[in-house]
Amino acid sequence: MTLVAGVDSSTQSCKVVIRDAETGALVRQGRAAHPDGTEVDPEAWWTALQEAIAQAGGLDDVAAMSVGAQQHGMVCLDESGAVVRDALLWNDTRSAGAARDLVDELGGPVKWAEAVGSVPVASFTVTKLRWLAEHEPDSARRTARVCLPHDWLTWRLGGEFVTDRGDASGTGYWSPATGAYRTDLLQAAFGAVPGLPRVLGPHDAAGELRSGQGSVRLAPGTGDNMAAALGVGAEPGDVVVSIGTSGTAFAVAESPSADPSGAVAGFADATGRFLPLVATLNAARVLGATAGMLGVGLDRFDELALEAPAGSGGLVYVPYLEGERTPNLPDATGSLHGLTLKTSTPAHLARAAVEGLLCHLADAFDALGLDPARVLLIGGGARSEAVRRIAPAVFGRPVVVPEPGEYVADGAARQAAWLLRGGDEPPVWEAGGTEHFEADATPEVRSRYAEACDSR
Ligand SMILES: Nc1ncnc2c1ncn2[C@@H]1O[C@H](COP(=O)(O)OP(=O)(O)O)[C@@H](O)[C@H]1O
Ligand SMILES: O=C(CO)[C@@H](O)[C@H](O)COP(=O)(O)O
Repeated sequence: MTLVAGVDSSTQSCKVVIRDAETGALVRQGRAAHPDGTEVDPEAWWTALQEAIAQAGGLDDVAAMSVGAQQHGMVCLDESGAVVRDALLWNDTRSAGAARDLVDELGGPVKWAEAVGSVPVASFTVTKLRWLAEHEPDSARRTARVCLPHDWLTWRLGGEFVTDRGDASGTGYWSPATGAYRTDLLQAAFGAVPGLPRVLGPHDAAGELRSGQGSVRLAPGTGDNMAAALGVGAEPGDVVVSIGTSGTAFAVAESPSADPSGAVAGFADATGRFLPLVATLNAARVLGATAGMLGVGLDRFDELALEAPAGSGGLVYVPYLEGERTPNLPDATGSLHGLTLKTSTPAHLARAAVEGLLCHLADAFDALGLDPARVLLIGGGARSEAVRRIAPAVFGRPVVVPEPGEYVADGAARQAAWLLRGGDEPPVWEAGGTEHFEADATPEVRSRYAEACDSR
């Protein structure tokens, strides 16, 4: 049996899956936690990766490997390849002012959407580089190369400084439409053009693992959402809603997009196509935070949420606990509306948190402007029974929940299998089971949520 390894180095943890390259069957897996915070020493990703690989039984019998990772994070390297400062992650909002300045300087959001398919907000790497140039000029001067989390891990593993279309499309200085870097935008934002990773095609080789762990070929890797699309087998006509640390709603598209409103990021995918995507800063952690407030575990939280009536008796929870990216409100905070004696119960609060999160994600879904054949719900938050059962009511349409799994790591593994097999399309792996959820639509929940957002 030929084995492939897929990695998901995401915000909160690192996961590794080892799969049969031919059938996709799961052979073994491992995981390790990442430190908290929105700036992280990349060495922590490396340590967690080694731990997750060891837990997955090592790579001695693995033929190829690929790294999927959180998008956008700014990793600056000096001339010797040492990290200049902690990486600023996608959910670090300190560069919100820099984003506004960059949009103005280029002549407005339309210009950015035309140039790189997206209007930069604080998540995008280009805004973090502007922040660095303005606030830490010494670090900026020492920056000889810049890359993203998956690029850095691939480089540490194999020594080649490379990236892929998917992750490059989240920098703000690479155009999915032309497939080329816009170094003019980088120069204007940062005042210099550091070395950038070479952009590989979807199944190009990215070298070989250089440690003494056998001969393992490296695939290009990609951003976590692009890997999830590959892992879950998303096709044109599907919308995937992922409830991880971030919330995302995305679709596979045949042509590039350019939304001047900034809601939809016009990313590239990991197959040579495109991945219009709406991202939120607040997602699964809203559930964990609310369970924490209530002093209960996630299972009890689900039970509580399902005890309260649809609409939570009028209690509305706006879940901007970490500021927000879509809508672009980096300094926003969460809020509760409609609190009465009757709604002051743990069950009402739990349900309001689930409904608030789902309304927020339904807004993201709507922004894509699609009427998909299937809505697939994935990510850690989709393991919540309350989320699965309430989602079709809030979305006003059935949802499909693939069996719980590590779809980002799976997508990376599939890319590694593609590298081995070659060809124009990724290998076909048998899809796992799915559960279908339906419920009566609750449009009044959406409208009360919209009113609460407007009155903030
Ligand atoms: N049963 C559950 N109910 C609610 N949230 C859950 C459940 N299981 C996992 N989570 C949450 O999902 C998140 C992790 O999801 P994941 O998709 O792995 O995120 P990421 O890839 O960003 O690390 C964590 O915040 C975790 O608390
Ligand atoms: O910024 C985005 C997408 O544009 C996020 O989706 C990050 O890629 C982080 O992903 P998770 O850790 O939530 O999976």
